[in-house]
Amino acid sequence: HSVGIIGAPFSKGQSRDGVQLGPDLIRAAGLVEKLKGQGCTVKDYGNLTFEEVAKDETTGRAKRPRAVGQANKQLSEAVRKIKNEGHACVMLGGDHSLAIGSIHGHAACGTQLSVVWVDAHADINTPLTTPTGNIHGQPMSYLIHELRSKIPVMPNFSWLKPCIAAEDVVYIGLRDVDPEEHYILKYLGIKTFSMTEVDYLGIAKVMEQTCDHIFSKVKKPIHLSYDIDALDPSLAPATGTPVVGGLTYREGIYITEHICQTGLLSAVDMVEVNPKRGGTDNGVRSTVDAAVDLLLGCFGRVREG
Ligand SMILES: CN[C@](CCCC[B-](O)(O)O)(CCN1CCCCC1)C(=O)O
Ligand SMILES: [Mn+2]
Ligand SMILES: [Mn+2]
Ligand SMILES: [Mn+2]
Repeated sequence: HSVGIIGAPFSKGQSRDGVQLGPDLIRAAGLVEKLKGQGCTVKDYGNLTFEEVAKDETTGRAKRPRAVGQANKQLSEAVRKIKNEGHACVMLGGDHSLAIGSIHGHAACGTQLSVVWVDAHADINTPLTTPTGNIHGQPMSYLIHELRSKIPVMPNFSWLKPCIAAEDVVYIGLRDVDPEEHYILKYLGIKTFSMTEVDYLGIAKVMEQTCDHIFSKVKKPIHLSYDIDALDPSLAPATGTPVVGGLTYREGIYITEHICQTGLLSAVDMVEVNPKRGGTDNGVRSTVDAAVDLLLGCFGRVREG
């Protein structure tokens, strides 16, 4: 595996300070060395720097739109460059609004994508349905063709065009979905494996059916967008919106091992690690170590040795 890493120390898609510290915490836990140790070639493209945006008043009900739009434009360009240079792209967040730029930049290199979204949340509110205004709960609404008519004009978002089809999206880990999001998921017929399905089917069947779904037409590169809050808060408490009843460490890792063995993983986001949440140092350590292990699983680490 040839891996390009980009850090996006960004927090304006939500309201809690600390998530911008995620990229350097994950690096400090040895991500680059450990990827190299398992045979990957790694190029670290460093961290993006995001200019402060003055006077960023809410549009519709989306908060801090100018900052979010500008950051994601930068990220899209960076991800596109990393893909054009032939690497699998690892984007370290930062909050989940960054999936806007990451997926847009990944799609810019021409191919259709499959998106596997691992998260307690669907992140598919529109600027008009969002209950909080936080754009980390909205990224998918800007990216999916079928929702284009639901997105108002937003400052610093003119560069963004939807780039994925609803049928090419699979969700795993859902357990805190707003009513408006649920309506959108049903209306678009988007494939979802909530924690109920994870319990009912078991993670192996979930991954089998995930792959059946995304490969049902033509095999496309996979964009894996992994929100650390998909994991159970007992394992990953250092995150902005923890929700009980999440994935075990083993389930979380199984997802990455299975995606890796498809040979089609083309980009992965690892987002929402927030060291200012999670209470104890142990909680932060556990969260960061889980994030690293998930990324190692994406690029060839298997538990059998
Ligand atoms: C479920 N939707 C939320 C959370 C989004 C989490 C973003 B992610 O990137 O971490 O997944 C929360 C909305 N609820 C918060 C509690 C009160 C009811 C609304 C939102 O703000 O849209
Ligand atoms: Mn998310
Ligand atoms: Mn989430
Ligand atoms: Mn979160």
